[in-house]
Amino acid sequence: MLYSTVPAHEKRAAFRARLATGELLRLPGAFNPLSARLIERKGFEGVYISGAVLSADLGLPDIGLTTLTEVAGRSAQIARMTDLPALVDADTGFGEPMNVARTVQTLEDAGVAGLHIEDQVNPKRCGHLDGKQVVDENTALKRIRAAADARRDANLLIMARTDVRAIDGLEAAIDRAKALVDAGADAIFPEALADLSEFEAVRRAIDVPILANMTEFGKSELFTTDQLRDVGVNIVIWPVSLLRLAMGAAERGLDQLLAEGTLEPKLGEMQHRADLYDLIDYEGYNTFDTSVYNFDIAR
Ligand SMILES: C[C@](O)(C(=O)O)[C@H](CC(=O)O)C(=O)O
Ligand SMILES: [Mg+2]
Repeated sequence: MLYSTVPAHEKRAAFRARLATGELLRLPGAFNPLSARLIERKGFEGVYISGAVLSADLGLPDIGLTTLTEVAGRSAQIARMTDLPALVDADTGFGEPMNVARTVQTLEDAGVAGLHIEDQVNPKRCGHLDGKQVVDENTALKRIRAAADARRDANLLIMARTDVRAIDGLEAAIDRAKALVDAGADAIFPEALADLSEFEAVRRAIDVPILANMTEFGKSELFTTDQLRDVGVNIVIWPVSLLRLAMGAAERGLDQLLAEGTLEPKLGEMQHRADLYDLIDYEGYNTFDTSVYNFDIAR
């Protein structure tokens, strides 16, 4: 009940230790704190906190409109609700290198286990859209150096995302990734790779963990976890997937309501009240007050 009792520094150490094994860690995007609990309950290794989801949730496009305060606030809400490590999307770091440093410390205070900073210009866009632009290498490296220097917990994972692949091709992206590692990146997020052979090539070129972004309706094919494991990927995210699923179901539900005036036929698709209460450990609150949970829920 209430919040996770695992301190953030322990989640970070555990995340590092698991990454060091070389296994593939699966991080679905938690679109709210409740979904983070479901991800944990199902047995995934971590949760991802997506910038695209945060902005969409606010009804905004993912073009760098959200502020550090908003991202940190949502990160804290999600991270404290799960024992799992959380990896958060810090977009371009919210400004100049000194802003990046403050971003890192603020997100560290929010309790995340890691964050990624990308090399796009501002205004940024989804990495799977056409027409992206990236900053020059020196600017990208300065962001990562500032990030690595700013953390107070050495286990906070600083991941560098490069969007160069879609602009200058795979070789340029690999060169950028190598330079980002030399600048202090603990892991690399090569955005919008075209196929598995490209993941293999990045894997061969660098020694740090690499992330695969299995976002739907984008530039990458949706590879299975087995395929990604086979080419040596260490972290896979499905950043927006749970939101897409939930919004798809919500839309169909509203259509049903309009058409028939009742949601009765949709009950089987809904999370049951009993399952919701189980997920939030409603009964556990009887520790404080035995009159809190003294009812039965019919299935
Ligand atoms: C991973 C990502 O940065 C995100 O914000 O979740 C997005 C996902 C998306 O828009 O599909 C991305 O740029 O790939
Ligand atoms: Mg993003």
